[in-house]
Amino acid sequence: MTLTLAGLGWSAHFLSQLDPSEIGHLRPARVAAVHRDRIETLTETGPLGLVLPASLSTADLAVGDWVLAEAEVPRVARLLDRHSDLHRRAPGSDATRQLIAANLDGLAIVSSCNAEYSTARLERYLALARSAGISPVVVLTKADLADPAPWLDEAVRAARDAPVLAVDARDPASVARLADWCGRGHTLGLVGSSGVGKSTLAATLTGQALATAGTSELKDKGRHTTTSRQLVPTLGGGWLIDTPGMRELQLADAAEGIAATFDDIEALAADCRFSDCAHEGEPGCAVARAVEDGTLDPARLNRWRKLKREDRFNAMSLAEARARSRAFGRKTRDIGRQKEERNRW
Ligand SMILES: Nc1nc2c(ncn2[C@@H]2O[C@H](COP(=O)(O)OP(=O)(O)OP(=O)(O)O)[C@@H](O)[C@H]2O)c(=O)[nH]1
Ligand SMILES: [Zn+2]
Repeated sequence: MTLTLAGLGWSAHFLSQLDPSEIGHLRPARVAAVHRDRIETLTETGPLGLVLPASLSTADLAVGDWVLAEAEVPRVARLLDRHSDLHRRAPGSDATRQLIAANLDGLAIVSSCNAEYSTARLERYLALARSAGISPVVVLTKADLADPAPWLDEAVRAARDAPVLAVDARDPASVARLADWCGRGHTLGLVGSSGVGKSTLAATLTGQALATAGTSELKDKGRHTTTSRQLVPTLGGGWLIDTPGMRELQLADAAEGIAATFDDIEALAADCRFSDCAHEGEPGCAVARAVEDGTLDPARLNRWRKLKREDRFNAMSLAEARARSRAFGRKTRDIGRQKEERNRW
């Protein structure tokens, strides 16, 4: 495989960050896998393993990132600014954001034409993509198993300006409609619930059976694994990012994306009499009026509220969460003392 910088996803955005003194001396490399103490990259001349300088930790980097590598020693000189970055709420009870992938151009939100489909989940992923500055495309798989029309209707309504495709993920001719999102130099990510067909879609797009690093390590147990590269070339000359954390994501700090995904409700809210209207029965509420006259589906309004609540909750920093729980502890202690005092009488 011959690689070019443009073919790897290099663009003016990255070139403009180079200092003239760095050209010729440092070489651009795209991160294909992040390990505990080193990274694997792809360069114009092929794969290149790099160690990190003391100023960078592997948590600062994600698959898809561009770095400048020193030519002499195989080491990262510096990380280039991203044009998009995908975060998720870290698993567990803390509320920290975790970088999942960098410099994605598109995010395929995968769902299937069956009971798995959920408009609420679709909206959550649309908000996530839009907050990250990544163009979403909705892919409804298993269109060969049922008439996709009802799912298409629902998804098109929720997608706003994002395209919606119904496909048979196993069929290259059907999946070819996704070609624009992973053509030369373009990088696509896949998200969706388990079993919707992400691996199938990835295999059709790349021409190779693809698994997340975790599962490929399991499958390859006993054999010597050479690589766990997560930036995978597509047949169309683009790239697919498939990392373990990528497949199912929780919102974190996605307020902008939620506003873009529910722009109809946001526009209504701007017409409410009170600028801080909570749309909970206040007089002059344009949102309530739209529900009453049938132009706004109350279920959509509820999904918007729920997503905003979830995002607010997830965006709460660990420190804030701790502070709140300390304050809550104080309050319950106070109530306990008051009760004790009352009981003394
Ligand atoms: N008929 C049909 N079957 C499909 C289609 N897409 C996926 N499948 C099947 O659905 C099953 C699940 O597909 P996977 O690709 O493993 O789903 P996944 O999203 O990767 O699931 P996880 O690995 O658990 O995240 C497999 O048996 C696929 O062959 C499709 O478009 N049509
Ligand atoms: Zn209102």
